[in-house]
Amino acid sequence: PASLATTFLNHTYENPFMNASGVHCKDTKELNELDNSKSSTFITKSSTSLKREGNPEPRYFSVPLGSINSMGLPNEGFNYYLKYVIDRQQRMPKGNPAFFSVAGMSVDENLKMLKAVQDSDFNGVTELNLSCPNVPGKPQVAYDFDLLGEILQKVFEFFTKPLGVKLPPYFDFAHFDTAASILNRFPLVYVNCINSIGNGLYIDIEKESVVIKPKNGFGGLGGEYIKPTALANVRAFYTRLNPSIKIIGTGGIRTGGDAFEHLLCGATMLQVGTELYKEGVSVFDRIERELKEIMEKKGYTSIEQFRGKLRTL
Ligand SMILES: O=C1NC(=O)NC(C(=O)O)N1
Repeated sequence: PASLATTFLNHTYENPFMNASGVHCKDTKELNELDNSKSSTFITKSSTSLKREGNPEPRYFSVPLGSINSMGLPNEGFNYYLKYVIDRQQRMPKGNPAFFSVAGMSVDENLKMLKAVQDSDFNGVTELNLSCPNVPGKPQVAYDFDLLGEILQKVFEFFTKPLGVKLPPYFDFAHFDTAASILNRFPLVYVNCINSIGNGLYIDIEKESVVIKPKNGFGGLGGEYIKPTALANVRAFYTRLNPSIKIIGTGGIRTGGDAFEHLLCGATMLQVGTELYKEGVSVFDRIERELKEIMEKKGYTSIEQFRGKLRTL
Protein backbone atom coordinates (compact mmCIF):
# COMPACT_ATOMS: atom_id res chain seq x y z
CA PRO A 1 0.00 0.00 0.00
CA ALA A 2 1.16 3.56 -0.61
CA SER A 3 2.74 5.40 2.31
CA LEU A 4 2.53 9.20 2.64
CA ALA A 5 5.37 9.21 5.19
CA THR A 6 7.40 12.40 4.78
CA THR A 7 10.74 13.12 6.42
CA PHE A 8 11.41 16.83 6.92
CA LEU A 9 14.25 18.12 9.11
CA ASN A 10 15.03 14.64 10.44
CA HIS A 11 11.45 14.12 11.61
CA THR A 12 9.13 11.69 9.84
CA TYR A 13 5.57 12.96 9.57
CA GLU A 14 2.79 10.52 8.72
CA ASN A 15 1.89 12.65 5.71
CA PRO A 16 3.08 15.87 3.99
CA PHE A 17 -0.06 17.90 4.77
CA MET A 18 -0.58 20.87 7.08
CA ASN A 19 -2.48 24.16 7.11
CA ALA A 20 -1.27 27.30 5.41
CA SER A 21 -0.50 30.07 7.90
CA GLY A 22 -3.50 32.30 8.38
CA VAL A 23 -6.11 29.60 7.88
CA HIS A 24 -7.65 27.80 10.86
CA CYS A 25 -4.80 28.85 13.17
CA LYS A 26 -5.66 32.15 14.83
CA ASP A 27 -6.48 30.87 18.35
CA THR A 28 -6.14 27.91 20.74
CA LYS A 29 -9.45 26.39 19.62
CA GLU A 30 -8.48 26.34 15.95
CA LEU A 31 -4.92 25.18 16.66
CA ASN A 32 -6.11 22.33 18.91
CA GLU A 33 -8.58 21.23 16.23
CA LEU A 34 -5.77 21.18 13.65
CA ASP A 35 -3.50 19.30 16.03
CA ASN A 36 -6.21 16.65 16.50
CA SER A 37 -6.92 16.33 12.78
CA LYS A 38 -5.28 14.30 10.01
CA SER A 39 -3.01 17.26 9.35
CA SER A 40 0.55 16.05 10.10
CA THR A 41 1.35 19.24 12.01
CA PHE A 42 0.30 22.91 11.98
CA ILE A 43 1.61 26.46 11.56
CA THR A 44 0.40 29.41 13.62
CA LYS A 45 -1.08 32.62 12.21
CA SER A 46 1.74 35.04 11.38
CA SER A 47 2.29 37.05 14.54
CA THR A 48 3.29 40.64 15.14
CA SER A 49 4.82 41.73 18.46
CA LEU A 50 1.49 42.92 19.81
CA LYS A 51 -2.10 41.80 19.23
CA ARG A 52 -3.41 43.30 16.01
CA GLU A 53 -7.01 43.91 14.90
CA GLY A 54 -6.24 43.77 11.18
CA ASN A 55 -8.24 45.31 8.37
CA PRO A 56 -11.97 46.17 8.50
CA GLU A 57 -14.46 43.45 7.54
CA PRO A 58 -15.56 41.94 5.23
CA ARG A 59 -11.95 40.99 4.55
CA TYR A 60 -12.18 37.31 3.47
CA PHE A 61 -14.47 36.01 0.74
CA SER A 62 -14.78 32.48 -0.64
CA VAL A 63 -15.56 32.36 -4.37
CA PRO A 64 -16.21 29.42 -6.73
CA LEU A 65 -12.60 29.18 -7.91
CA GLY A 66 -10.88 30.11 -4.66
CA SER A 67 -10.71 33.02 -2.27
CA ILE A 68 -9.79 36.66 -1.95
CA ASN A 69 -8.53 38.14 1.35
CA SER A 70 -7.16 41.29 2.80
CA MET A 71 -6.98 40.31 6.46
CA GLY A 72 -4.15 42.70 7.33
CA LEU A 73 -2.38 40.34 9.76
CA PRO A 74 -4.98 40.17 12.54
CA ASN A 75 -3.45 38.05 15.30
CA GLU A 76 -3.35 37.54 19.07
CA GLY A 77 0.24 38.74 19.30
CA PHE A 78 3.59 36.96 19.41
CA ASN A 79 3.48 35.85 23.07
CA TYR A 80 0.10 34.15 22.64
CA TYR A 81 1.37 31.83 19.93
CA LEU A 82 4.75 31.23 21.55
CA LYS A 83 2.97 30.22 24.76
CA TYR A 84 0.70 27.88 22.77
CA VAL A 85 3.53 26.02 21.04
CA ILE A 86 5.65 25.76 24.19
CA ASP A 87 2.71 24.55 26.31
CA ARG A 88 2.04 21.96 23.59
CA GLN A 89 5.68 20.80 23.74
CA GLN A 90 5.28 20.22 27.48
CA ARG A 91 1.89 18.50 27.01
CA MET A 92 3.09 16.35 24.11
CA PRO A 93 6.90 15.95 24.23
CA LYS A 94 6.65 13.37 21.44
CA GLY A 95 4.34 15.50 19.30
CA ASN A 96 5.27 16.37 15.73
CA PRO A 97 7.35 19.58 15.63
CA ALA A 98 5.05 22.56 15.04
CA PHE A 99 5.66 25.59 12.80
CA PHE A 100 5.63 29.18 14.08
CA SER A 101 5.04 32.11 11.72
CA VAL A 102 6.21 35.71 12.25
CA ALA A 103 5.42 38.76 10.12
CA GLY A 104 6.80 41.92 11.66
CA MET A 105 5.93 45.37 10.30
CA SER A 106 9.64 46.21 10.08
CA VAL A 107 13.06 44.58 9.95
CA ASP A 108 13.56 45.43 13.61
CA GLU A 109 10.23 43.93 14.66
CA ASN A 110 11.09 40.70 12.82
CA LEU A 111 14.54 40.59 14.46
CA LYS A 112 13.02 41.18 17.89
CA MET A 113 10.51 38.33 17.48
CA LEU A 114 13.14 35.97 16.06
CA LYS A 115 15.51 36.75 18.95
CA ALA A 116 12.68 35.83 21.34
CA VAL A 117 12.09 32.55 19.46
CA GLN A 118 15.84 31.85 19.52
CA ASP A 119 15.98 32.41 23.30
CA SER A 120 12.81 30.38 23.98
CA ASP A 121 12.27 26.64 24.55
CA PHE A 122 10.46 26.34 21.20
CA ASN A 123 11.96 23.34 19.39
CA GLY A 124 9.92 23.47 16.17
CA VAL A 125 10.32 25.29 12.87
CA THR A 126 10.02 29.06 12.37
CA GLU A 127 8.59 30.65 9.23
CA LEU A 128 9.50 34.25 8.40
CA ASN A 129 6.59 35.63 6.37
CA LEU A 130 8.09 38.08 3.86
CA SER A 131 5.08 38.19 1.59
CA CYS A 132 1.94 39.57 3.19
CA PRO A 133 0.31 41.70 0.47
CA ASN A 134 -2.42 43.19 2.61
CA VAL A 135 -0.98 45.73 5.03
CA PRO A 136 -1.75 49.15 3.54
CA GLY A 137 1.47 51.07 2.98
CA LYS A 138 3.72 48.02 3.56
CA PRO A 139 5.14 46.66 0.29
CA GLN A 140 6.12 42.99 0.37
CA VAL A 141 9.70 42.50 1.62
CA ALA A 142 10.33 39.62 -0.80
CA TYR A 143 9.67 41.90 -3.78
CA ASP A 144 12.51 44.17 -2.62
CA PHE A 145 15.63 42.07 -3.28
CA ASP A 146 18.01 44.39 -1.41
CA LEU A 147 15.77 44.27 1.66
CA LEU A 148 15.39 40.48 1.33
CA GLY A 149 19.18 40.02 1.49
CA GLU A 150 19.55 42.56 4.29
CA ILE A 151 16.96 40.98 6.56
CA LEU A 152 18.27 37.44 6.07
CA GLN A 153 21.84 38.65 6.70
CA LYS A 154 20.75 40.20 10.02
CA VAL A 155 18.63 37.19 11.02
CA PHE A 156 21.40 34.65 10.52
CA GLU A 157 23.82 36.66 12.62
CA PHE A 158 22.05 35.15 15.66
CA PHE A 159 19.31 32.70 14.61
CA THR A 160 20.45 29.06 14.74
CA LYS A 161 17.09 27.25 14.96
CA PRO A 162 15.42 25.87 11.79
CA LEU A 163 14.09 28.78 9.70
CA GLY A 164 12.06 28.93 6.49
CA VAL A 165 10.72 31.88 4.53
CA LYS A 166 7.21 32.37 3.06
CA LEU A 167 7.63 33.78 -0.43
CA PRO A 168 5.20 35.59 -2.71
CA PRO A 169 4.75 34.33 -6.26
CA TYR A 170 7.32 35.54 -8.79
CA PHE A 171 6.44 35.73 -12.47
CA ASP A 172 9.74 36.28 -14.28
CA PHE A 173 12.84 34.08 -14.72
CA ALA A 174 15.05 37.05 -13.82
CA HIS A 175 13.23 37.22 -10.48
CA PHE A 176 13.47 33.44 -9.89
CA ASP A 177 17.23 33.70 -10.57
CA THR A 178 17.81 36.75 -8.39
CA ALA A 179 15.69 35.50 -5.49
CA ALA A 180 17.35 32.06 -5.60
CA SER A 181 20.86 33.56 -5.67
CA ILE A 182 20.04 35.53 -2.51
CA LEU A 183 18.35 32.63 -0.72
CA ASN A 184 21.21 30.24 -1.52
CA ARG A 185 23.51 32.44 0.54
CA PHE A 186 21.74 31.51 3.78
CA PRO A 187 21.27 28.31 5.85
CA LEU A 188 17.51 28.25 5.36
CA VAL A 189 15.81 24.90 5.86
CA TYR A 190 13.01 25.69 3.39
CA VAL A 191 11.22 28.19 1.25
CA ASN A 192 7.42 28.13 1.19
CA CYS A 193 6.01 28.82 -2.26
CA ILE A 194 3.62 30.58 -2.52
CA ASN A 195 1.71 33.15 -0.52
CA SER A 196 -1.47 34.51 -2.14
CA ILE A 197 -1.23 36.26 -5.50
CA GLY A 198 -1.39 39.82 -4.22
CA ASN A 199 -3.94 42.48 -5.02
CA GLY A 200 -6.43 40.70 -7.20
CA LEU A 201 -9.96 42.02 -7.62
CA TYR A 202 -13.20 40.01 -7.38
CA ILE A 203 -16.50 41.54 -8.48
CA ASP A 204 -20.10 40.69 -7.58
CA ILE A 205 -21.87 41.44 -10.87
CA GLU A 206 -25.35 41.59 -9.31
CA LYS A 207 -24.27 44.26 -6.84
CA GLU A 208 -21.78 45.76 -9.29
CA SER A 209 -19.45 45.85 -6.33
CA VAL A 210 -16.23 44.48 -4.88
CA VAL A 211 -16.67 41.87 -2.13
CA ILE A 212 -14.11 42.86 0.53
CA LYS A 213 -13.83 46.22 2.29
CA PRO A 214 -10.06 46.91 2.65
CA LYS A 215 -8.11 48.59 -0.15
CA ASN A 216 -11.23 49.16 -2.31
CA GLY A 217 -11.64 45.42 -2.76
CA PHE A 218 -8.07 44.50 -3.73
CA GLY A 219 -6.89 41.32 -1.99
CA GLY A 220 -4.69 38.24 -2.13
CA LEU A 221 -5.99 35.41 -4.31
CA GLY A 222 -5.98 31.78 -3.22
CA GLY A 223 -7.41 28.51 -4.46
CA GLU A 224 -7.77 27.11 -7.98
CA TYR A 225 -6.86 30.50 -9.47
CA ILE A 226 -3.29 30.21 -8.26
CA LYS A 227 -2.27 26.55 -8.72
CA PRO A 228 -0.33 27.04 -12.01
CA THR A 229 1.60 29.92 -10.45
CA ALA A 230 2.22 27.97 -7.24
CA LEU A 231 3.48 24.93 -9.20
CA ALA A 232 5.79 27.13 -11.28
CA ASN A 233 7.30 28.73 -8.18
CA VAL A 234 7.77 25.35 -6.44
CA ARG A 235 9.51 24.03 -9.57
CA ALA A 236 11.57 27.19 -10.17
CA PHE A 237 13.02 27.15 -6.65
CA TYR A 238 13.37 23.36 -6.50
CA THR A 239 15.60 23.53 -9.59
CA ARG A 240 17.58 26.59 -8.38
CA LEU A 241 18.13 26.20 -4.63
CA ASN A 242 20.73 24.12 -2.78
CA PRO A 243 19.18 20.69 -2.10
CA SER A 244 19.51 21.47 1.63
CA ILE A 245 16.78 24.10 1.21
CA LYS A 246 13.53 22.16 0.92
CA ILE A 247 10.36 23.49 -0.73
CA ILE A 248 6.99 23.68 0.96
CA GLY A 249 4.24 23.72 -1.67
CA THR A 250 1.29 26.02 -1.00
CA GLY A 251 -1.35 27.23 -3.42
CA GLY A 252 -4.31 25.61 -5.12
CA ILE A 253 -4.16 22.25 -3.31
CA ARG A 254 -7.79 21.13 -3.33
CA THR A 255 -7.47 17.45 -4.31
CA GLY A 256 -5.03 14.56 -4.07
CA GLY A 257 -4.14 15.27 -7.69
CA ASP A 258 -3.16 18.86 -6.87
CA ALA A 259 -0.99 17.50 -4.06
CA PHE A 260 0.60 15.00 -6.47
CA GLU A 261 1.44 17.82 -8.89
CA HIS A 262 3.15 19.86 -6.15
CA LEU A 263 5.19 16.79 -5.16
CA LEU A 264 6.16 16.17 -8.79
CA CYS A 265 7.48 19.75 -8.88
CA GLY A 266 9.68 19.00 -5.87
CA ALA A 267 7.71 19.99 -2.78
CA THR A 268 8.30 18.17 0.53
CA MET A 269 5.59 19.47 2.87
CA LEU A 270 2.25 20.65 1.44
CA GLN A 271 0.05 23.39 2.89
CA VAL A 272 -3.67 23.80 2.39
CA GLY A 273 -5.34 27.19 2.84
CA THR A 274 -8.46 28.11 0.85
CA GLU A 275 -9.77 24.51 0.73
CA LEU A 276 -9.24 24.13 4.49
CA TYR A 277 -11.20 27.34 5.02
CA LYS A 278 -14.05 25.99 2.88
CA GLU A 279 -14.17 22.35 4.09
CA GLY A 280 -12.71 22.43 7.59
CA VAL A 281 -10.15 19.93 8.89
CA SER A 282 -11.89 16.98 7.20
CA VAL A 283 -10.21 18.22 4.02
CA PHE A 284 -7.06 16.41 5.21
CA ASP A 285 -8.83 13.03 5.38
CA ARG A 286 -10.14 13.51 1.83
CA ILE A 287 -6.91 14.77 0.25
CA GLU A 288 -4.80 12.05 1.89
CA ARG A 289 -7.17 9.35 0.63
CA GLU A 290 -7.15 10.83 -2.88
CA LEU A 291 -3.34 11.09 -2.98
CA LYS A 292 -2.98 7.47 -1.81
CA GLU A 293 -5.43 6.33 -4.53
CA ILE A 294 -3.43 8.12 -7.21
CA MET A 295 -0.13 6.68 -5.97
CA GLU A 296 -1.54 3.15 -5.88
CA LYS A 297 -3.02 3.48 -9.37
CA LYS A 298 0.43 4.56 -10.59
CA GLY A 299 2.24 1.83 -8.65
CA TYR A 300 4.07 4.14 -6.21
CA THR A 301 4.53 3.01 -2.60
CA SER A 302 6.39 6.11 -1.39
CA ILE A 303 6.53 9.80 -2.29
CA GLU A 304 10.32 9.68 -2.76
CA GLN A 305 9.74 7.52 -5.84
CA PHE A 306 8.32 10.51 -7.74
CA ARG A 307 9.13 13.70 -5.81
CA GLY A 308 10.70 16.27 -8.12
CA LYS A 309 10.55 13.92 -11.12
CA LEU A 310 8.43 16.18 -13.33
CA ARG A 311 9.08 15.31 -16.94
CA THR A 312 9.73 17.89 -19.67
CA LEU A 313 9.06 17.37 -23.34
O1 LIG B 1 0.75 36.72 4.35
C1 LIG B 1 -0.48 36.88 4.25
N1 LIG B 1 -1.11 36.47 3.14
C2 LIG B 1 -2.42 36.68 2.93
O2 LIG B 1 -2.93 36.34 1.84
N2 LIG B 1 -3.17 37.27 3.90
C3 LIG B 1 -2.63 37.44 5.20
C4 LIG B 1 -3.15 38.68 5.89
O3 LIG B 1 -3.67 39.59 5.20
O4 LIG B 1 -3.01 38.74 7.11
N3 LIG B 1 -1.20 37.45 5.24
